[in-house]
Amino acid sequence: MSGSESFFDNQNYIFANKDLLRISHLVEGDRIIGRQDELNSLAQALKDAVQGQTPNHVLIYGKTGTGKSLCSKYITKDLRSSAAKNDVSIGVAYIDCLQHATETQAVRTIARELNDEAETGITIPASGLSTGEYYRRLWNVLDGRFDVGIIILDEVDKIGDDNILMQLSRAVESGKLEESTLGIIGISNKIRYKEELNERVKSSLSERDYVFPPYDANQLRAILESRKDAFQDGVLEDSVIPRVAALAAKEHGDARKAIDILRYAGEIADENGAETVTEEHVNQAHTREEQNRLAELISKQPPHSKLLLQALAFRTQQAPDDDPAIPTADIYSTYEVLCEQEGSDPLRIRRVRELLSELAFLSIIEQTRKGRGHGKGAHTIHELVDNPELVLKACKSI
Ligand SMILES: Nc1ncnc2c1ncn2[C@@H]1O[C@H](COP(=O)(O)OP(=O)(O)OP(=O)(O)O)[C@@H](O)[C@H]1O
Repeated sequence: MSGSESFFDNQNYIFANKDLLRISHLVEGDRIIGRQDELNSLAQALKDAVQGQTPNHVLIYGKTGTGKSLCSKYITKDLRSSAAKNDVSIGVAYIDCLQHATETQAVRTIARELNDEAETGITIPASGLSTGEYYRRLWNVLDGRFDVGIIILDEVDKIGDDNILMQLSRAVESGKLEESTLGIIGISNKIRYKEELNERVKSSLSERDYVFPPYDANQLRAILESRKDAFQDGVLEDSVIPRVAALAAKEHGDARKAIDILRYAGEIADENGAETVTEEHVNQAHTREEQNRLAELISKQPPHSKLLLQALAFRTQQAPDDDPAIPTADIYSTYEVLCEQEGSDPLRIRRVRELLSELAFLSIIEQTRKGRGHGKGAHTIHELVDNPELVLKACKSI
C-alpha cells in the first residue's frame, strides 16, 4: 500500500445500506410481515391510551425472533402519534431487563428514559438515591410530562424482584400517580413466566396475554426480501434468500436468525472480496450464526441451567451416535457431580425438570416422552439440538 492510500479506500461492493440488517433497526409498519393480527390485538389492548385513559397491561410470549420487541416498539410509536392528534401525550420507556435486572436499576432507567430535566427540573442521578426516591421521582416525571406512560419491559422474567411489577402495575390504583396513568408491556420467551409471579402481580399484570407464533419459511422469505436493499443491486444470487429462509425456518422460524445469517453471508462475501453472495457464503454464515446464537442464548440462562446443559453435553458425548437421547436421571447424576466441583448445592429434581423444559422451549434441547414398557409409566429423554462440543464451547466462553 502506498503512503497516501487509506485502509478505508476500498469501496464496498456488497452492501448498500447494512443498517437494514441490524437487529436494532426499527422497520416501518409496511415492512412488518405476517404480524397484522398481533398488531391489531396490541392496538386493541392499548387503545384507551389514545384518549388519555389507562390502557390494559399486556404480556407477550414467544420464542426468540418472533417480532415481540419489534411489534411492541412499532405499536407504541404509532400510539404516540395517534394520541398526539388528540393532544394526549404518551411517554414510552423501553427497558432491557437483562441489562437492568435489579429493582433499583430498572426503576432508575425507566425514570431516566422518560425524564427531560430541562422540562421537569427533576434530576435522576446514576447513583446515590434510595429505591423509594427513584420511584418518587418517576411518578413526578410521569405526572409532569405525560398523560400516559407506557413501559416496555423486555425479557421481564430477568427482573429479580416482583416488587417493581407490583409498584408499576398498581401505580394508578394506589394513588402514586395523580395526573397521569400507566400501562405495562411485559415481554418474555419463558412460557411459564406467569406461574412464577405472585398472585397479586399476576392478576394485575396479565390483563391481556398474547403468544407470538414462529414464522414459516414464506414469511421469513418476505422479511428478508423487504430488506434486500441492504445490498447493492444484483449482488445477491437468486438462491440466497430462499436458502437463508429455509435454514431459519428449520429450527423455529426465527427472524433474528434469518437476518443474522443474511448479514453474515454478506460479510463473508465481502471479507473474501467476492462480487456476489452465494449459497456457499450462506452455509458458512449459518455456522457462524449458530456459534454466536448459542453463546448468547446460553449466556442468558441461570447458572444451574448452564450446569444442566454441560451435564447433558458430557452425557451425549458418551452416548452411542444412533441413540443420543439421555434420561433425566442420568443428566441429574452428572449435574450433581458438576455442582460438587463448583461447590454449589444441586437443585431438587422437580426444579431441574422445570429448567430442562425451559431449555426445550428455547430450542436449546429437545424433549420426548417415552414409555418404559407396558404398565411401567413413561419418562422423559433429552437431546441437544446442537452438537455437544459447540454447547460446551458456548458454556465455557461465558
Ligand atoms: N414480522 C417482521 N417483519 C420484519 N422484520 C421482523 C419481523 N419480525 C421480526 N423482525 C426482525 O427480526 C429481528 C428480531 O425481532 P425481535 O427482536 O422483535 O424478536 P423478539 O421476538 O423480540 O426476539 P427476542 O425474544 O430474542 O428479543 C429484528 O431485527 C426485527 O426487526
